[in-house]
Amino acid sequence: MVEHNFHQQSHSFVKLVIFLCLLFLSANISVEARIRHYEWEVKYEYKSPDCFKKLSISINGKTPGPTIVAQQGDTIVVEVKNSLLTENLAIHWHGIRQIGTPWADGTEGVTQCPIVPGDTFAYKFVVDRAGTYLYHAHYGMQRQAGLQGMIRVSLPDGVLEPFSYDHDKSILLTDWYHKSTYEQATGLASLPFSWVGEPQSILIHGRGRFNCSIPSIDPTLCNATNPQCTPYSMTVVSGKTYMLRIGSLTALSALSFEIEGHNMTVVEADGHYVEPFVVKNLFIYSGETYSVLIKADQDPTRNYWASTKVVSRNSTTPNGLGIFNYYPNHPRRYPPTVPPPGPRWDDVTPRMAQSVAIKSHKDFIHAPPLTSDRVIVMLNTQNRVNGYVRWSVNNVSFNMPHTPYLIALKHNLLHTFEQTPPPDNYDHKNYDIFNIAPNVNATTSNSIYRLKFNTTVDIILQNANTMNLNNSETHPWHLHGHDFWVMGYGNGKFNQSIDPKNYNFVNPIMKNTIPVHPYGWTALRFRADNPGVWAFHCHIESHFFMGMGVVFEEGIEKVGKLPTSIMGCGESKRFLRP
Ligand SMILES: O=C1O[C@H]([C@@H](O)CO)C(O)=C1O
Repeated sequence: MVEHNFHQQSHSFVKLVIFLCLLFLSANISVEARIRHYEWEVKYEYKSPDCFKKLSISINGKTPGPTIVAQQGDTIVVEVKNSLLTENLAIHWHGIRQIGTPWADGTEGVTQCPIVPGDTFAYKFVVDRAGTYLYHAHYGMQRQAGLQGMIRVSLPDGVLEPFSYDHDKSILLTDWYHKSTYEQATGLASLPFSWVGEPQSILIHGRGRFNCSIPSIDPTLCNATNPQCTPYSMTVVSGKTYMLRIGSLTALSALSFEIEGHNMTVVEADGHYVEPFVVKNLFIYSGETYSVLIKADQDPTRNYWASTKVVSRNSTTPNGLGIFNYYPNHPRRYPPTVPPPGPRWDDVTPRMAQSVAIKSHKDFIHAPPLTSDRVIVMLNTQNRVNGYVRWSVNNVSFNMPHTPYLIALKHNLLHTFEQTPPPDNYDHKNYDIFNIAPNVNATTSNSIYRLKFNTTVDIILQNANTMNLNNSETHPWHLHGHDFWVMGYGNGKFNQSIDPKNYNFVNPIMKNTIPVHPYGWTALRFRADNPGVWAFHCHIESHFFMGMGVVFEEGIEKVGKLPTSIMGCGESKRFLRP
């Protein structure tokens, strides 16, 4: 009897425990897997971010657009209404790997048809890792008209970062042209070639300052007192430490960013924790994000300059200036000092040194595979194709197909793009990367690299001289759908039998965007383990427009049923017919 009672009691105790576990689990799920719903209207508006009035693309009236703030594991739903009236649209979620949702990557021509004017398209994806990410238009050269913003993903409740700070802030750095993207794109695709030139301004979180008093400037278009172009100001309290998330979505410019008189400790890069190191100037390339810690430890009776300067190009663009404001000084009070001049534009050494210094935080090392299954060397060159100026990889300049690859591959419409694969190497023995190529002509193709699923792939980005004497540019390459390990950097020509011996197998950082420095090489390794079709391209918007990109396919047979909302262009129209 006693025993029976005991059994009954233990039975109800187990039931209670199960019930409590379920309750706890469901409560946890509802906290962790939240759905964040956004409704965005994208339209053209006149804006004066640097005091000069220009047609800009805004999201809900803003450029940069609203910052998406989420927690790891959340599902983001963004319903994008295209109110551009006469222009297509697509938005890419930069740094989000889109595991299981390759159709939500937002890359026009690769993962979806464009969103036509008047239509609403719903992007739905999971932000599976904490960190700082970006979003921007991925159609033609639309990004630089202002359609860009940031994504901030926090850690799950109770999980702490490996560093501490008092406040979390974010800024987006962009460059700004007064010419429309259409004029620019037309010039790039014309004979004779018309280059976009240097941007008129650098914007710190959408604010810059063009000199309206230049005599050739129409005073009705440029108004130095317009409140839209009051400088960006970040207010701090003396003694506090700030985590500043910095993203760059410049169209062209490589930047150096600094806060006068303050050191910055780099702690995160592209969503991965960095073994902390201190810089005075942070070099940041288009498509990269960094988080830095800044302690407000200087004389609090004044303000300081936040300054950003173009490097790697002999640019005419004035430095972008903002104010690092010590409370309670007025946030717009100019600092009493001359803004810092920034580093020399043509000194590659400190830029290479920063690239090499970025290593994985010691407690978050994710070791790379020790060997790779395939090595693709990608020679980056500026070329001519039928007289037009283009950029190429291994002498092939990329063209977008009319039917997006994801749809074409999933539905076996292989006739919609060229089937001869692009080359895995270049004429390594004979090509002189330090001189203008004797024959600069290239070909165009829309063929792609097909990667064996679950294999390890090495990419060597090899820089070279452009078509101008003694000139090699910095190219930030961005990979969609993955993070890669940064295995190494070098100057000159990559040597396949020597350089891999010096790869970093100990603590390589993982990133999604990486520079290849002038006349140098950069080696990356990634696992082809995310079923889908993914772009890999130079993040300089005009360079991608001029063909500087490739596309990878992996595991297409594992991709689930494609939503019909991505279809409607090219041969994908057939799937919409009843
Ligand atoms: O693609 C480019 O073209 C110009 C220049 O090389 C030709 O005028 C430039 O600086 C680029 O990056």
